[in-house]
Amino acid sequence: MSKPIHFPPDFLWGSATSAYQIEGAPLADGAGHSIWTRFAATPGKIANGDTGDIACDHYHRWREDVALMRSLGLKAYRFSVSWSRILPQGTGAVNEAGIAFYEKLIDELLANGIEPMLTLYHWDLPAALDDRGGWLNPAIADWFADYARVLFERFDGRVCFWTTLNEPWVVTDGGYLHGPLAPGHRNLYEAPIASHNLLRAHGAAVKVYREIGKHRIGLVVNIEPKYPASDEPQDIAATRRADAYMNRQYLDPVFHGHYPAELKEIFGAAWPDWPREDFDLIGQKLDYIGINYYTRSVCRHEETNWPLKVAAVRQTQSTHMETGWEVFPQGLTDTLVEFRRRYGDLPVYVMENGSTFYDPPNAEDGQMHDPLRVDCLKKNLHALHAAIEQGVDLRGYMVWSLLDNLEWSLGFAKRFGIVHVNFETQQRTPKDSALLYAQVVASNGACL
Ligand SMILES: OC[C@@H]1[C@@H](O)[C@H](O)[C@@H](O)c2[nH]c(CCc3ccccc3)c[n+]21
Repeated sequence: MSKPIHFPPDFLWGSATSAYQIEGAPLADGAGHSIWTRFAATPGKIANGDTGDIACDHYHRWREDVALMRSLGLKAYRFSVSWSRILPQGTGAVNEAGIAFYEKLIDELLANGIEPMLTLYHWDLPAALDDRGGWLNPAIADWFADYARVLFERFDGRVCFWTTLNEPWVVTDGGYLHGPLAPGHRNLYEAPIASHNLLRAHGAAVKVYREIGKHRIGLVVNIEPKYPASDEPQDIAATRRADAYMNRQYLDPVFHGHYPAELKEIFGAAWPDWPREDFDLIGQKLDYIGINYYTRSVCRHEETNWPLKVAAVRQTQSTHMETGWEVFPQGLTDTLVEFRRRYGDLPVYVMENGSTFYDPPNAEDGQMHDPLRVDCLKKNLHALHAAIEQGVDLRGYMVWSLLDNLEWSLGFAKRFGIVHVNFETQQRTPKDSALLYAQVVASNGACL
């Protein structure tokens, strides 16, 4: 019998979502278009022609969804604000109806004893700013800081946990280098510029927060630890390139004031000489780091793969993600321990962790059984605890996701929710994984 595990007494157990994936009604009440309302309206961009026009109808069901979180005993809820609900043109006049929606949500969360954790940007750039170059226009650092200031002024104090960006790597790799995500560019020269401007915008928003904010602000990055497929020098070098490109491209400039050297090797002539003062802006001190962990990658050299010259070696036990994300809980422990070794003892929150498996239809007993997700969740939570035992200052965990939702270009078919959503009726049904998670929260992990 393994000894019961305990998490720190005030460990923050919660769940995470994002605006475009759950809200629906993206253009309601004066909201402007985003790059995702445009992408979804472009044939072939999202599987099955799915869109965020309705999604989980959270824009109208937010009170019911907060009650659902309360029923699960959640201590926190990580959500994102749609920039174009607040500033329909991305800059300029504030849309008070947009403010009102998030104000109702925040107040309802607080009334139910749930900590609101607000992400300023989770991929849904206002279309009006994309028309002005979007993340390719250096002015976006000011546009983003001005947007952030509006929300800081309205909500700081009720919101005590702020995140500037969700996953700058995905925004860049998906939206500007390989193109499966909005705005769908595929350009070696644009990707470094977009990525750098994301980090500049992050720094500009943190700088504003230091002027007027009184609580905590951080950045959320996706980390996918890289392991060499062999001890061949070519595979070792490929693994270093992959780690530099996906993981250190964001953490090194924020915490060490420079990019990893491998990026110049990867991008060559497409890698600019960055102005030194940009790193003073990017390197604003943070109160915490948010890490999203799903899987690892086993890397080998592959000359033909553009532009990294790396291939991932497919592993055995995988989730049902389209590229078969391996279930590898040890990678979560390794990621957290390695962050502390490389960047120091900053408080850490796991801001996303979850899995998608085909959920069998409702069993005769009316319960939604998801044994694979239950198994995955248990293993990841044990891995989380192992990191705490190795000295990581881990403060909280947000399971991805509260609800089945729009998995971006993969549509609704990839279900990550611990709560099932019937997208015809909008009925929410907690899965076995939600019942397990409720027990974990109630026992602070002792039930594991
Ligand atoms: O794919 C599941 C979730 C998304 O639904 C979230 O919006 C997003 O924050 C998120 N990030 C990751 C890991 C990073 C990643 C995303 C897409 C493709 C490859 C890696 C997984 N997820």
